[in-house]
Amino acid sequence: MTITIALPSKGRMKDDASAIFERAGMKIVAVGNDRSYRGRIEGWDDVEVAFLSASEISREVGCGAVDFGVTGEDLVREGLADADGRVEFAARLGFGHAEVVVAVPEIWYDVDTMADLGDVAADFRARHGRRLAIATKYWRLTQQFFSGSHGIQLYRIVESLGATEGAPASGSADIVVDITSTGSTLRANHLKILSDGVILRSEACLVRARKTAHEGNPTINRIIAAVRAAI
Ligand SMILES: Nc1ncnc2c1ncn2[C@@H]1O[C@H](COP(=O)(O)OP(=O)(O)OP(=O)(O)O)[C@@H](O)[C@H]1O
Ligand SMILES: O=P(O)(O)OC[C@H]1O[C@H](OP(=O)(O)OP(=O)(O)O)[C@H](O)[C@@H]1O
Repeated sequence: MTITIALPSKGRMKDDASAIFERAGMKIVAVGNDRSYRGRIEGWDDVEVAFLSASEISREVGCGAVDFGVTGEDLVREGLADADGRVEFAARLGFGHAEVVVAVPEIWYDVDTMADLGDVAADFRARHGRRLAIATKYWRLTQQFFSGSHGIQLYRIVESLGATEGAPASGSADIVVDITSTGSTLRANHLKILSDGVILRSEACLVRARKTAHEGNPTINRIIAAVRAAI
């Protein structure tokens, strides 16, 4: 059985992902020309590499189209309904650290916690004639956190695929749920993170599709052991 590992073809995780495989003794070589989206690993004839974008990787591991992927935990948990049932987080790789957070306008002086935000959401329709609007690309994580963890039901999600932090200023939403690492984009948009508003602490992970065909396959365990030893 050929094992396929999906690695980022672009973006902020690309170089670190390739580097960790090199340190693990798995040197990636492109198949064909430099722009090819296929690779192989020197000395590992039963392994092939597929270069995909970070969000494609979470989807392809989730449906079992590839055996392993390197991508952000946020994208896996957002992209898959039953992430822990579908995939194994085989290693946390120590790069790509970022947090998915709830942030509100700095001038909401009396809103510091999710409980405060729950009060705001409950009053919102009476005060403004509509529900509290949350701009995000993280639908699933937002619903789990607001409804599941904090019992907040009165809100509306406004899908945002870019410049999410600008939504409160432009009036398209009241608050945001977004990924942040340095915090500078939030600050530049006069938003503050709630004190208990960290939904997920994400980093790049080696993720394995849970497949029965993997049982007893020595290459699977060899890959996980090699990557863990390189962290
Ligand atoms: N500001 C940030 N700082 C650090 N990591 C971030 C930041 N924003 C996103 N990330 C992480 O980077 C990963 C996505 O990487 P990147 O944005 O480079 O992907 P991409 O190439 O744009 O892929 P796609 O098009 O599939 O989203 C996510 O898992 C996320 O956690
Ligand atoms: O906390 P910060 O370091 O300011 O990063 C936050 C920004 O990074 C992400 O943007 P995206 O990946 O779309 O683009 P970027 O990395 O070019 O900002 C995210 O959606 C924020 O806009």
